[in-house]
Amino acid sequence: MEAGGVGLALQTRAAGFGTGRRRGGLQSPIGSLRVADPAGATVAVRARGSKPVAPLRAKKSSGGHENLHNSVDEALLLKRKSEEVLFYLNGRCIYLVGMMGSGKSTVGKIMSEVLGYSFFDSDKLVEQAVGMPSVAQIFKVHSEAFFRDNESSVLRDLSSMRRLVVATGGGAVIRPVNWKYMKKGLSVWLDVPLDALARRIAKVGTASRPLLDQPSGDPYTMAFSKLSMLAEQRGDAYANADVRVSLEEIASKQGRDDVSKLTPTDIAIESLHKIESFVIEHATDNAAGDTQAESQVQRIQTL
Ligand SMILES: Nc1ncnc2c1ncn2[C@@H]1O[C@H](COP(=O)(O)OP(=O)(O)O)[C@@H](O)[C@H]1O
Ligand SMILES: O=C(O)C1=C[C@@H](OP(=O)(O)O)[C@@H](O)[C@H](O)C1
Ligand SMILES: [Mg+2]
Repeated sequence: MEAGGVGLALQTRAAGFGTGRRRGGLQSPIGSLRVADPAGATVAVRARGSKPVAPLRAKKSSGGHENLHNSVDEALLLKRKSEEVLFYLNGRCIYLVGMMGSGKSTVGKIMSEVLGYSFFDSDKLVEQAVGMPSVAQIFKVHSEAFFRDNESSVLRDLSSMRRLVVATGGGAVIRPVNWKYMKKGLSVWLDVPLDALARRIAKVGTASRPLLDQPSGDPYTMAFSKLSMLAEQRGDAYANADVRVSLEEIASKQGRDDVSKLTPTDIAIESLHKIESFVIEHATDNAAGDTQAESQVQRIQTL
């Protein structure tokens, strides 16, 4: 059973630039989205502003990856690709899915900034809706099922909106009803090898991810074994996404044998490429857009 609606005046961190249009706030069925001042724009290009590309800043995030872009070329590529994709998207929302640590929140912010979309992290919205400071606390005080009900409510409420990039929680894919909501937009699966996921998680710790939190043991080994179990349990759920972005594929295109050097911007660019190809390929189906999404959801429900 789903919990009630989010029902709060949601506040989200600003999608970083092209902000004039959005400063006044975006009215939505789930409240007024108040866009705060951009704090430390993470991408040094403008979505469609008139200014030239600003000098790149190597921004050290709390998560530890130091460079969002490798080069000016990369930043320009991101900007160009986003302008093309905006045209095809026509306001449709983007939902990022993938395992914990796959970069949904990090890549999602970059994509929202460059597209001039608003960014939402469904974990943060659940925290706000429940009135608790962390997902870990929600799991502890209530339960995983309670969290999942609220996660579904948040996704339901977001699904009636446009021009959003939503970073979902890693487990959102397991409930068929969530696909009903996500299929209103475009879903993108960030497919990251388990080894890379475990390395990232070991680096930042597991305190904020209750399903991975272990009282003792080597952080990499513990994370790897839990993630492997979850990946197996979740089976093909991620493959329901419209688009798959494989880090191994990106690395191989770049002639690298390891995904660890790929920046969030590399991944955002590839995501935009894949979204563009998907939308172009399905353009003729768009007239029957909702019907097509509904039949996909029915297929997911019967799996
Ligand atoms: N391309 C990347 N390379 C290295 N570390 C990354 C990359 N993308 C994200 N990270 C780091 O991995 C961790 C998990 O990223 P996050 O965006 O929170 O993932 P998710 O939302 O999918 O759980 C964070 O510490 C983040 O800084
Ligand atoms: O995979 C999961 O079941 C979960 C992923 C988390 O989000 P991230 O994927 O952003 O870490 C969060 O929703 C919760 O801890 C459960
Ligand atoms: Mg996240």
